[in-house]
Amino acid sequence: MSQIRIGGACLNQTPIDWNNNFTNISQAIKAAKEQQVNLLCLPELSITAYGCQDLFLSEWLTEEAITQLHKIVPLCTNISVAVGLPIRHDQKIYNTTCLIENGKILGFYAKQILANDGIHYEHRWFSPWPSGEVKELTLNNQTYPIGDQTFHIKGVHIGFEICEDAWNEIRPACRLYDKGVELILNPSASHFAFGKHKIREKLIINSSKKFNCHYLYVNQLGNESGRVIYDGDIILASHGQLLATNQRLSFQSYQLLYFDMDTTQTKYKQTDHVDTLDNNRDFAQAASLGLYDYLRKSRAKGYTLSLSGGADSSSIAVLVALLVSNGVKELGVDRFCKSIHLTPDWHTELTTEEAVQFIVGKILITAYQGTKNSSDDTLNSARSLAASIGAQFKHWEIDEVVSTNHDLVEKAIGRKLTWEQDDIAMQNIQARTRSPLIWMVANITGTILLTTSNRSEGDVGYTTMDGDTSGSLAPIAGVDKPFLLQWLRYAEKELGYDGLASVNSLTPTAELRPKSYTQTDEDDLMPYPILVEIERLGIFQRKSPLIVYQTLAQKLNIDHEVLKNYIRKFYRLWSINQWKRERLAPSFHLDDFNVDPKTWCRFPILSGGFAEELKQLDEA
Ligand SMILES: Nc1ncnc2c1ncn2[C@@H]1O[C@H](COP(=O)(O)OP(=O)(O)OC[C@H]2O[C@@H]([n+]3cccc(C(=O)O)c3)[C@H](O)[C@@H]2O)[C@@H](O)[C@H]1O
Ligand SMILES: Nc1ncnc2c1ncn2[C@@H]1O[C@H](COP(=O)(O)OP(=O)(O)OP(=O)(O)O)[C@@H](O)[C@H]1O
Ligand SMILES: NC(=O)CC[C@H](N)C(=O)O
Repeated sequence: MSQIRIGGACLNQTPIDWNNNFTNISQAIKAAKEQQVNLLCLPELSITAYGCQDLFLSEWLTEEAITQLHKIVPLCTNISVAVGLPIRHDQKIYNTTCLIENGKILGFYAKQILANDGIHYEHRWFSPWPSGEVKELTLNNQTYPIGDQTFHIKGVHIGFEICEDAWNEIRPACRLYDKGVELILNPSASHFAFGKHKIREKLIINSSKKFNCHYLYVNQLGNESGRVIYDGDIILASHGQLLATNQRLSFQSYQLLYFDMDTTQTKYKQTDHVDTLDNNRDFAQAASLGLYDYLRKSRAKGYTLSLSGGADSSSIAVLVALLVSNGVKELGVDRFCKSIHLTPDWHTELTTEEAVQFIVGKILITAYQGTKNSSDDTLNSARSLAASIGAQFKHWEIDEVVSTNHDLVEKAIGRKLTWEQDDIAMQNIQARTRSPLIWMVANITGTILLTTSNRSEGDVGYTTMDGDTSGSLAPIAGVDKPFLLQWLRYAEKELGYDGLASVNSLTPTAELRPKSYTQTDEDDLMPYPILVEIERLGIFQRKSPLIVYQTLAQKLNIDHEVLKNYIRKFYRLWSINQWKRERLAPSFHLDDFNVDPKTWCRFPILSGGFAEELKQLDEA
């Protein structure tokens, strides 16, 4: 009978922030030792961080990773630790985890199945390790086994899978089962996407059943390198039973979970920590954590936001407020302020709620930039939301600047601009006039300008380039407009953001045409729910326009000619606006797909625009 206390620690790492990464690793090891953990598993590529991208190809990076490993080894007295790092061997780079036991390296397991779908591009940097092979790796004149091997720790037979290894039918665990492995460790870097934590949980439970073992899974945590957010889940299952999980999407820099495992035991008390499926809750947590990490890792002083009082910019204001309230809830006021490099300089005693509002006021600057086409409704909505969360609120009118721009161009082209002839240009100049002003505020205050594009706008380019696209981070560009609209109602009712009441009563509108034209987004485009249906089939599921039409004609109660026109419009706008998607600010990956060409969705900038494919709709 072998008893062993096993632990997992998720870590919030940053590419080549050696100090931060080493500190998190050493604190996790220290905490595990204090809890008498015998074997600790850390996430995939914890030493360098997972998202180093082409840095993995630099020789100096893999050398520095080894230097860091040698700093970690002596910390591992009276404990065994599995820590991830890239290893250069025979002119190839492998994604490995190193097993250290009581201050000595036992060997390296190398990932066999590389992640190469969706947002993952591991084949660009790593080679897959051939199954069944073990070779020798020489480091500082010492040789160690590297490859497809198992180990014994305190009498327990253990093996590894690294993240994607586990996501395939034919996988390393099949051979670990044949070898009689009792515990499989899985160091991972598995990105957040709506609902994915339940898929992971099921995968781990099923793996422990199928391979008749204990299975410990440990994910990276937080917004590691800009776009991707990791859940930081630690999941332990045994013989088909879920034994332990932690709180996902934590604001802590590491989290430890441990468990006493007995290899002779196949039945334990099941955990009562049940992680449910709730996209609204997860959006609030993941996006606010994404913004928190972005803020502290970029060392910016805060965020600036052009706040229209409409849905998109308001949802971002609330996410920044959530960054503060979630952070303070988990870390306390002092630790939270320190982590974002802010000195809490208030002099009177504040309640936690007051402190949250105070901090929001320090890090969020909003501005309403009205024109004669703006309404009192949106101004009031913006002002009351800002006041309710404690954000700074500035207000100015831009008509004079817009009209100076008009005068100059009218003189140059020798005629008056009119709405009949110059509609789009006259809309865009308003959006563009707001841009230099709000950028100026961001420059003056040392803050990051947030841009408010959502995914539905990204699909069809419904946005003015260098106008409302201005900014350096797009927190909601990964989610669609209908999701945002219902999330705002959730945030008002369930999260208590009462200041959203008037935002939630407005119909989405760009307010760029004169009021007599009564502009709405959906009149300009199509109903958002239909846009989302076309997007899901055509972009996410990669169906042809004809299949999109046939599927939706069956599913939706809508005139078929109207539907055809929406589909034609979607594909036309999708195709001509790829260049815009190439230029949108970096965005968070939140849904199971996104339209950011740097992560999930690559599409040619110049194309035939589906002309032939759309002709098939004429006969359908
Ligand atoms: N293939 C290509 N490669 C590179 N560039 C290309 C291009 N095709 C056009 N272009 C360029 O793109 C320009 C047109 O793009 P751009 O100037 O952005 O303007 P555009 O896409 O024509 O119009 C902006 C649209 O967004 C809507 N909007 C704007 C602002 C806010 C909101 C809101 O919801 O609040 C909505 C507005 O109602 C309008 O329908 C062309 O003048 C041309 O220079
Ligand atoms: N009057 C305004 N004051 C400040 N910013 C504005 C104003 N009008 C538009 N903007 C900026 O332009 C962005 C794009 O406008 P858009 O209409 O797409 O978004 P929204 O107003 O936030 O939401 P909705 O589309 O639901 O009205 C806004 O999010 C905001 O950043
Ligand atoms: N790092 C990885 O191997 C990630 C790939 C895996 N399919 C996931 O998304 O979780």
